[in-house]
Amino acid sequence: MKLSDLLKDVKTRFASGLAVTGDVEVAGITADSRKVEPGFVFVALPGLTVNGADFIGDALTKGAVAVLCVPSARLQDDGVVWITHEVPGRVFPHMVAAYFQRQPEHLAAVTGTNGKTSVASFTKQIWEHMGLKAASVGTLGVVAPGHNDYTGMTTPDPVTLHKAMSDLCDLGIDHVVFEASSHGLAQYRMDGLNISAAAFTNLTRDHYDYHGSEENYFYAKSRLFGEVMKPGSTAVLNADCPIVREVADICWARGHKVITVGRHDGDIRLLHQVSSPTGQEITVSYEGRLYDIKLSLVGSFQAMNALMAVGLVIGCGGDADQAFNSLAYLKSVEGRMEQAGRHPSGARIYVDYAHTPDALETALEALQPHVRGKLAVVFGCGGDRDTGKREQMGRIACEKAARVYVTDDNPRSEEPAAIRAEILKGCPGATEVGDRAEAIRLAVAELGEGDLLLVAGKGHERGQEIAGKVYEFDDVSEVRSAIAGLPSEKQGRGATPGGVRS
Ligand SMILES: CC(=O)N[C@H]1[C@@H](OP(=O)(O)OP(=O)(O)OC[C@H]2O[C@@H](n3ccc(=O)[nH]c3=O)[C@H](O)[C@@H]2O)O[C@H](CO)[C@@H](O)[C@@H]1O[C@H](C)C(=O)N[C@@H](C)C(=O)N[C@H](CCC(=O)O)C(=O)O
Ligand SMILES: Nc1ncnc2c1ncn2[C@@H]1O[C@H](COP(=O)(O)OP(=O)(O)OP(=O)(O)O)[C@@H](O)[C@H]1O
Ligand SMILES: N[C@H](CCC[C@H](N)C(=O)O)C(=O)O
Ligand SMILES: [Mg+2]
Repeated sequence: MKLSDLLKDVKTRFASGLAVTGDVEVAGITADSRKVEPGFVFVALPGLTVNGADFIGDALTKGAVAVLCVPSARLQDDGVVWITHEVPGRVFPHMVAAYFQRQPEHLAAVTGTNGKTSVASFTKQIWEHMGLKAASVGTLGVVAPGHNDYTGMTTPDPVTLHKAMSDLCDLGIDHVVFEASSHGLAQYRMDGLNISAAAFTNLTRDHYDYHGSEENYFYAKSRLFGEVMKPGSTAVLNADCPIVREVADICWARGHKVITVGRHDGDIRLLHQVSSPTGQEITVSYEGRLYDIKLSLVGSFQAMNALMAVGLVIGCGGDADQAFNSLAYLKSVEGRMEQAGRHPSGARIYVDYAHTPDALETALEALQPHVRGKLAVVFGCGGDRDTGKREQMGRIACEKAARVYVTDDNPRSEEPAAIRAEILKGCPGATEVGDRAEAIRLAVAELGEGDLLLVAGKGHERGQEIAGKVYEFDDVSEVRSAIAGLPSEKQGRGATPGGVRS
């Protein structure tokens, strides 16, 4: 493929500010000098740790034939083609898109602080129930029928994303939904995707360590609607979330069609909601029609996530009746309000991925209607992440739960006891147990009839990262072995047998 083929679209998009010194046959494209092979385009991006421009020499030694970089990083080397732009990170994804060429026809995206994985999974499930070939890309990996590729990122880098799109085309997939993380949007990872519908679930505190302020965090998220999605697409917005109204203005300016979803207002309106032990019944209105739906999903917030997913399906051209009727078949998402087991007393134990203040509050409030006795929670906070949320989460746990166990959740490079101490400032009366397995065992042992335990923060995760090492760890398996390890006099007919999650 010729470099000029990779630049056709780029040249129109970045008409001014882009300079290209020639043309050459190219064999690949990467922003990592360690992955350069002969014939590759190397893209030098500034980073938080190092500057990609410092690796241009290495890339040339390895056989790079073209380099995309800022003008000031260009070297005196006429043997390669230089592509210069003040923000190479914006140009990069469009070149990658042109290199891989193929994308499934219908692409949807979802952003927001919480609910992305859930909305993405529900959208994929609805499409599948409608008989379409669908995939999702996000925290759980690239998930398609017979294909599950865990990338370790919520929004992978452009090369991983577009290689995945090409592979999904080979599998005959024509509908894909992506999770758009704020990091991914700020780093332009999704800019080359032809997205035709995008949802904004909510905006609350997260990742201030990276974005620096609430404004920057919001700006990163709103890029999806203001810059990434092509004009005239469909936006699905949460009418109950005040900040999302600002997104509506951006959508208006871009000529997007807007579908709002809400409890008090909205095109898709949640009129009525009653919880049951294993799910909820909801009544929804849309375009003058009413839908009564039985959802097998625990947690009132999951109804909103399911309706946002319907919005995305409609936004991608799907039939509304079929989409609403598919909701009754939705299955819960791994590690999101997942029932991990039951104590012999009958007390239910849930594993959930709540790792932000709002998510913890939402999850505990959502479980409250299912509690006849006491609500207990086991949780911690990740190391090398926003420190400001720790005390807040402690406060929320104490306010919303009767028994609180503060433990570790991926302390990473930080001192685990120091993280726990910050959480405990918000809930001085909590029980502190550093070892997460031990904390779960204690919380399970202390359950009584009518109680309910939430093990929050790790959801689907299978590891505990401590000081640079990842140890195998799975909340669901730990809950099950805690139940199996209860003294025999407690083992009754209600207990779920121990076992590892598949
Ligand atoms: C904070 C963050 O987002 N960091 C991302 C960023 O890293 P960085 O800025 O530190 O990059 P860097 O190491 O300074 O390197 C700069 C450039 O030099 C290049 N380089 C570097 C070394 C070398 O020898 N040669 C070379 O060419 C690198 O490839 C890169 O292009 O750019 C890297 C390359 O794309 C990413 O891998 C990296 O994600 C790291 C692994 C990460 O942990 N990111 C997390 C925080 C993240 O993105 N999470 C979100 C989800 C968050 C949520 O839950 O909401 C996600 O989408 O997964
Ligand atoms: N609509 C919602 N409103 C508030 N909290 C929610 C909502 N949906 C999910 N949550 C909470 O957030 C947690 C994470 O949900 P989910 O994995 O769907 O979000 P996410 O945005 O993908 O998170 P991440 O950014 O970590 O990938 C859930 O386990 C639940 O506790
Ligand atoms: N994508 C999020 C996940 C956090 C999950 C939690 N278990 C933690 O480690 O803090 C992050 O990397 O910040
Ligand atoms: Mg996610």
